[in-house]
Formats: sequence, structure tokens, C-alpha cells
Amino acid sequence: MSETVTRIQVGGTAGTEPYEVLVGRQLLGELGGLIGNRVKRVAVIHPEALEDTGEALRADLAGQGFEAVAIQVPNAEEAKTAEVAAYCWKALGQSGFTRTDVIVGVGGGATTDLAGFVAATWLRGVRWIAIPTTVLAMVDAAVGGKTGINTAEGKNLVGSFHPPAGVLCDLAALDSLPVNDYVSGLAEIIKAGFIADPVILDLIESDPQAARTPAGPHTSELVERSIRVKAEVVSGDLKESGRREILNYGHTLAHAIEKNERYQWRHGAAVSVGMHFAAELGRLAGRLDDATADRHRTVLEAVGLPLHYRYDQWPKLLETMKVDKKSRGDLLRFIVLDGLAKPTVLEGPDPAILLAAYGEVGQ
Ligand SMILES: NC(=O)c1ccc[n+]([C@@H]2O[C@H](COP(=O)([O-])OP(=O)(O)OC[C@H]3O[C@@H](n4cnc5c(N)ncnc54)[C@H](O)[C@@H]3O)[C@@H](O)[C@H]2O)c1
Ligand SMILES: O=C(O)C(=O)C[C@@H](O)[C@H](O)[C@H](O)COP(=O)(O)O
Ligand SMILES: [Zn+2]
Repeated sequence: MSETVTRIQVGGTAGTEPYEVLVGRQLLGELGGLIGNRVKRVAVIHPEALEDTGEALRADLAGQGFEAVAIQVPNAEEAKTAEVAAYCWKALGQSGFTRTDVIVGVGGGATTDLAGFVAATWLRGVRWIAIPTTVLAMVDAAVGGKTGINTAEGKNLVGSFHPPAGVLCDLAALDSLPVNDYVSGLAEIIKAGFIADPVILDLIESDPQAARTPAGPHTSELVERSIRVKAEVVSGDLKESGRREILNYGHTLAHAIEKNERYQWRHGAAVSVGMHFAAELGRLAGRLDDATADRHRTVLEAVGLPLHYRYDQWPKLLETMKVDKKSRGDLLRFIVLDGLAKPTVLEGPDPAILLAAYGEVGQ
């Protein structure tokens, strides 16, 4: 049995099924109960880096009487492709996977995005459970039901809204995470701080070096606060018809950078540059005060996240941003801040302002 477990409810409004995000340690004992006893087969989708974890989960589920298969996929963004999704569909087909069976996605955000997408598309939708093992996946990717894959044309362009039946955030998983991956996840935590919960920023600023590792004094509070921000937003707007867009803060430029780097950059690093850009855009558009705009640079830099990207790439980035999911026709739309924790939409900014904002970011 787990020690202290925090339970955060997501959904349950506007006709959506509620589910819980559990945060604690030694949570894997909760998995069997979440899967349910009328289920025959379970497919555990895991990345190469977590081969042992995937196999241990499979063996444990088999010991509980499930027909369990492990499906290993590549690490990171290499997994978010149509080819890897097709590989998973094949494995499900070969194991006779039916509508009452369950997929478990264990890994970082790339793995949970893929596993959720496979669950959304197999037989037009089967239940799935997320076991995020990076800080980014715990606070953001595994919560809220956005699932998907990348294409050569852009990030997450193919996907579905398909919420999980439950999310198990076992903080012990973070101990094996390389520091760069841990720090990358801080970008989404800092995003939650700027758009909704500034206490997050205070906690990180109180000791930015300590915030760079899971051994820091505020890890569980930062994870829980960020999940609460995400849970509150997605519970009211699962399909992003309005307010959910605020979770895309910094992402318009970030996704263009990721595509430009052929998905070799970590998402969180790109979001960091993207938030720096959004802050400068907000400032130049006369929305954001100087102190809050400057705070983006100081807090992101203090934890070791990047602020800059190649200046000469601007024309390509601008083209890519035009097909961002928030665009409407020819209208570019950005999330900016009207002040701390006051996110809003900036529609069709003057191209000169866009270029000037990128002038602060480009190097
Ligand atoms: N669906 C959403 O709402 C949402 C939200 C935010 C981000 N995302 C997506 O999440 C992805 C980024 O996720 P990420 O930052 O977790 O990166 P990631 O999934 O690429 O994981 C980073 C690396 O760490 C490895 N790894 C995972 N857990 C580990 C552990 N405990 N120990 C050692 N290695 C481990 C992975 O195999 C991978 O190589 C992006 O594709 C992004 O688009 C989705
Ligand atoms: O959950 C959301 O909504 C978000 O925008 C969260 C983002 O952090 C995440 O990267 C998401 O996958 C981006 O979604 P997209 O629709 O812009 O691809
Ligand atoms: Zn993101």
C-alpha cells in the first residue's frame, strides 16, 4: 500500500468521465484496481529506456491473472510517428485485443501521447491508463486527454482527445531521469506558474538549483500545484474550445522550433524559448508589464532552461506557426499575458511586433 497519496480529480463536468491523478510513491499497487476485474488483456506500452519497468509491469499484471503483453517503442519523439502507431496496432491485433481490454502507457510524455493515441484509435477507442515517468508527463502530458503523434509537417498534427481512466504519478520514477530531462519538465511547471499559479514561481525562485532535481524540497508541491492548474483548466474545456488554449502558452513558437529541429529538441526546452518569445510579444503589444516579462528570463535561466534560438530561422518558423492549431484561417493567434496569471489571446499581431519580439529571442 502507498504512503501519502494525493488524489486530484479531473473532468466529471460537461458530460466527461471523471478520473483521478494520484501523486505519491509506490503507487503501482493501485494499477490492478484501476484496470478492473472484468478485463482480460492489458498491453503495456513503454519506451526502450524503461525496458525493465515495462517487463516488470507486464509480469506483475500476468501474475494478477491478466493476459499481459509489453510493447516496446523508441525513446522520446521517435515514438510519436504513424509507423510506431501502426506497429502498436499490429501488436494489439495479434494479441486479440478487444474493446474491453486496457492499454497502459508508461514513460515520458512522448510515450503517453503515443499510448493514448493508440488507445483512441484502436477499435475507435479503448480504455487507457497513464503511468508518467518524467516530471513533464506527470504535470502535463498524461493529464487532460490530448493524445497524438507528429508528422513531417508539424508537431502533434494528428491526434484525438481521449482522456485516460486514471493517472499514476509515482515520484520515485523521477530518480532515474537524466537532469536535462528533469529540467525540461520544469518549463511546463513554470508555464503553470505564469498562467495561473504564481506560488509555483516563488517556490522555484526560492532555490532554483534545488528545483533542478527531484531531491529538491518542493518537488511534490510543484508537481501537485501544476497538476491542479491543468486539471482545473481541462475539466472545464476538454476539447479546447476556449479557455484550454491558455495551456498552449509559449507553444506556438515552441512547436515550430521542434519541427525545425526535426524533433531532436526536448519539448520543454522549446517551450522555454517559446515563453520568452510570448513574454516579449506581450510586452511589445502593450499587454505585459516589464517586471513580469523580465521575470520569464530570470526564472527560466535560473533553472538552466534556454531563452534563445537561431535568428536566421525566423522566416521558416513564421511559416510553420501559420498552421498552429490555434490559427484560424490566415489569422495567427498567440497566448500572451495581460499580467501575472492573466492569460489572454493576442490575435493577428502586427508582423513588425512579431519580428521585434523574435529579435529578443534570436541569436
Ligand atoms: N498531451 C499533452 O497534453 C502534452 C503536454 C505536454 C507535453 N506533451 C508531449 O510530451 C512530450 C515530451 O515529454 P517528456 O518531456 O516527458 O519527454 P520524453 O517522453 O521524450 O522522455 C524523455 C526521455 O526520457 C526517457 N525516460 C522517461 N522516463 C524515464 C525515467 N523515469 N528514467 C529514465 N529515462 C526516462 C524517455 O524514454 C526519453 O528518452 C512531447 O512530445 C510533448 O509534445 C504532451
Ligand atoms: O493540454 C493542453 O491543452 C496543452 O496545450 C498542453 C501543452 O503543454 C502540450 O504540449 C500539448 O500537447 C500541446 O498541444 P497542441 O494541441 O498544441 O499540440
Ligand atoms: Zn507542452
